[in-house]
Amino acid sequence: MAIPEVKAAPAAPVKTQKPERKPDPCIVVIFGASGDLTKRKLLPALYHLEQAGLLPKEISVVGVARRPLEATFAPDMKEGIIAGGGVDEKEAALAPFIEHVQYHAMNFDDDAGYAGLNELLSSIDKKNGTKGNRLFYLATAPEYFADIINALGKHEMNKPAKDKPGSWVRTIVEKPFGHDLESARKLNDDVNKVFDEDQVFRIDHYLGKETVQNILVFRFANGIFENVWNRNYIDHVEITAAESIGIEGRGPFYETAGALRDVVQNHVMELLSFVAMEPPVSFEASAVRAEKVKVWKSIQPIHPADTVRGQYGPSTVDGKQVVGYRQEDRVHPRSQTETYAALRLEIENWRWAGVPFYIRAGKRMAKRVTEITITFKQPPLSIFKDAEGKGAEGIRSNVVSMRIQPDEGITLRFGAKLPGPNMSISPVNMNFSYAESFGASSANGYERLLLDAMLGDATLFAHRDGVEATWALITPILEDWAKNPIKDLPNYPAGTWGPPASDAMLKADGRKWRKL
Ligand SMILES: NC(=O)C1=CN([C@@H]2O[C@H](COP(=O)(O)OP(=O)(O)OC[C@H]3O[C@@H](n4cnc5c(N)ncnc54)[C@H](OP(=O)(O)O)[C@@H]3O)[C@@H](O)[C@H]2O)C=CC1
Ligand SMILES: O=C1O[C@H](COP(=O)(O)O)[C@@H](O)[C@H](O)[C@H]1O
Repeated sequence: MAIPEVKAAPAAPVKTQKPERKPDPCIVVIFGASGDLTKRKLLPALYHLEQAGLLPKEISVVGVARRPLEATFAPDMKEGIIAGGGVDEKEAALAPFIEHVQYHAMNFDDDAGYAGLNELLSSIDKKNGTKGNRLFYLATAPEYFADIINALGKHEMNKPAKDKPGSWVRTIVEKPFGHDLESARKLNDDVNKVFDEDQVFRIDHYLGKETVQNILVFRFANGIFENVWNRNYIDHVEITAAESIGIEGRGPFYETAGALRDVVQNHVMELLSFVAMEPPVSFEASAVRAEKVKVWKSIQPIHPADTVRGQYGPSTVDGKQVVGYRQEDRVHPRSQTETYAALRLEIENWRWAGVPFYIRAGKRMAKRVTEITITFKQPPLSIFKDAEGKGAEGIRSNVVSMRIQPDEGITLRFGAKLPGPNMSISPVNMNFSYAESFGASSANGYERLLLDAMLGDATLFAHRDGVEATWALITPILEDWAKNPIKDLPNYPAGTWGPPASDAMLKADGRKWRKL
């Protein structure tokens, strides 16, 4: 039986927001400009920002990559914006944005290439009035991060030019930031030898998603939820980051990553910190980051028995044959890389002691859904024992589910009296839908974060302490898994909810994953 639903609607007319200030004139330099991320996410994001009137008139984008492209890589970019931005080709009025974009072909290890890039940037400053402000975006494979940073330092592109007082230089570094704790520390050291910490913006695009930021608004801008947001009222928390897609041709990358490195160490840990953190003293970068780090440092070392890994095998999904992970392009036929990871963890602080957090992330799962579920404790005593309808599973537990994507929104489930002469109870949902309340949004997370970086606001970016704290949690699991290969891979068919061991982990605690 479908659960009846009550809708939440905006209590006041919704006004379109404009940020309080526009970024300074600047040049955005994207290393890795011919890559997948630039095409599908970064250029569409910049295009949308310009369309929304959020960029300064004097903006330039310089794409840097190895392959020779036309001086203006317009066709590629147009295709990317249309595919990634969901715009109709006819409507895609790419001018004037496209005129702001140039391409500089070079190899990342080519010293002369950086000298040429520096000259190009100076000439753009003169022509376009970009005033020496630079945002370097490292959208390349992580093995190049340190080399590019060092080269920028060597060519003195890491600091504002002396003849441009008041100008700024910043760098955005893509994920994965390191491969384990040791490499993350080394990369942090390398980056901080060249750039001061306040110039560094370590990006996690989940923090740019409206629904992720809304977790903090839900908790800290409302008076009623925070009072029950603790061990006295909450039974357990689930975080699911399920993708229906596979590895999308990224075999060489994914073979060195796996689900734990690819999404758990970063996206899922960020979600967890927003759900669990104490109220920061303000919404300023240092205050928010400090509270996040406290959460990660309070997590007890995760025991191998509280971890599950999986790998998808071939299957038929929606009538289509889907290959298993080991049959994907450039994947080892006996690969041990996990495409699914589930963990059970506890946060040992006064708020959360004794509350289990169950997290799972995977590729080729039954559907694409990222959701946080807070299940509250049942009332200590039920005076309506005979009235709870049969099959109304979990009716006595209130549940708050935060849908990060898709169908973004928040649902509160509670029990209501069924109309009629008997005292019968049924679960109902009170639902807030972003799209219904505020209309569709084209934002993919990158828009907000690119804008923030141009504005110099680091609140939604990771700090070196945070990156190291999450790697400190994940690295022992990776080491344990590397030492103990498993024999029964693949252990879940594509298009399902992961390996049976994941259900068993919750069953051992008398719980089950919420049906999504
Ligand atoms: N793709 C995605 O959805 C996401 C990606 N990321 C991260 O973004 C980063 C980039 O990923 P993605 O775009 O997928 O990677 P791609 O492999 O698609 O792109 C890599 C880019 O780097 C360039 N490049 C590689 N080697 C050199 C070199 N020696 N000299 C100059 N240019 C070089 C390539 O240029 P050329 O081809 O011309 O050689 C290409 O432009 C990674 O860190 C990834 O983890 C993060 C989140 C999502
Ligand atoms: O960083 C990554 O994230 C994507 C998932 O991002 P989403 O915004 O589509 O949820 C994931 O597919 C990719 O493997 C990973 O590198």
